[in-house]
Amino acid sequence: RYFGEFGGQFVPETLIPALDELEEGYIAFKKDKKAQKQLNDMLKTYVGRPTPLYFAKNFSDYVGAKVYLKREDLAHTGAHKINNTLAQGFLAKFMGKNRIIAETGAGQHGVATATVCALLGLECVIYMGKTDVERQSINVDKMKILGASVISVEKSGGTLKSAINEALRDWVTNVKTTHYLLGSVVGPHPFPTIVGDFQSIIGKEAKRQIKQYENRLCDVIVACVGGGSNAYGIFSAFLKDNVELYGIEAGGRSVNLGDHSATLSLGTKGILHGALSYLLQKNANVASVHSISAGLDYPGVGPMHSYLKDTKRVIYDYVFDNQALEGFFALSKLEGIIPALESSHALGYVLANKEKFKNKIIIINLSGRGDKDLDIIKAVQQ
Ligand SMILES: CC/C=C(/N=C/c1c(COP(=O)(O)O)cnc(C)c1O)C(=O)O
Repeated sequence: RYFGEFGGQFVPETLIPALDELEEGYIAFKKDKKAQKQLNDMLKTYVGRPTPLYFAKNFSDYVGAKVYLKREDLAHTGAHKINNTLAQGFLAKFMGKNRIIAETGAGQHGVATATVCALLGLECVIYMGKTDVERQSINVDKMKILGASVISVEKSGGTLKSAINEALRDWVTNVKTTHYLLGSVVGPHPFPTIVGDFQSIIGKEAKRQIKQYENRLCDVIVACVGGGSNAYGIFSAFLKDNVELYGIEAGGRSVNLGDHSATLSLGTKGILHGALSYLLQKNANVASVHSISAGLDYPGVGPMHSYLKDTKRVIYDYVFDNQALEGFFALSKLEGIIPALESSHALGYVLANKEKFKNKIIIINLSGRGDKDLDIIKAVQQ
């Protein structure tokens, strides 16, 4: 329930029974051998796991380090989000829920949720900020093709925070029939624990793979941090090892409040969406934020990351929009892999710190592919 002082359930009383039901359902689901076998079989045959750990030779030569990419971009729907949505889809069915709601920013979580709802025959409603509906339109089209209804949210900035606000509002009203398929390690307990657990498959695979290829662990792991699910997923297998972990947030346009989403580097402790964590706020109001990437454009962060920051187990930093774009184009032109703008923040960080990482063995979590971002790229190229 807590990660040090962080986490908890700071929600209206009416949600507590639903959170208790979810925690009980999750514990039973984890113990159910048949359900776990079905999930593991589908992670293999439907999602395409294990995803490759790819030695990026050209990118490595350019950086001066030995860089492996954990290829979550090759998972079905093109990002790590499917790891969580498939498991939560099975969990929802296990709990007898037949209506799924979700929030989305980059649209990857929305597509991954709609995908699983199509597969499992569940009704699907996705809340998405108006700004994000416009800048990730390819994913809105996909969600509709997959049978989901997409509700555009105009209030309070029209990005991920607004989408989560509306999804939580829906859940309070429809909690009897509806499972809220939360897309990152944020929200009230047990969501961070559940999503973190479902994403931990990334780290388990990466650890086995790096030992297979190098006969040792890597020196460094770098992952981008929006809510923090892909980062926690890969970090989780290495927390007790002598491996440096870097979580990279969105520095946006500048370090001025409102220009970025670097919650862990520049925020303070606060409560958002039911959890105590670091938060970008101004006079106790949630601050507006910015990132070139919709998936990092969020003023909160998962509570376990706040704990990992305060205990100094993970180093959190940020790169600006232009540095993320450098990572985007470097991987595209050197390796023929077009990364998501979110993942590009991790790539940009390594490019911006060549001396720090010289001759190190590094795993970068390539959380998704960049098809969804082509309109944004075209706009910045003009
Ligand atoms: C749950 C809201 C976040 C979304 N995406 C976040 C995202 C992120 C950041 O989310 P986290 O891993 O949870 O920090 C990283 N990489 C890709 C490819 C992403 O799409 C979404 O709506 O698709």
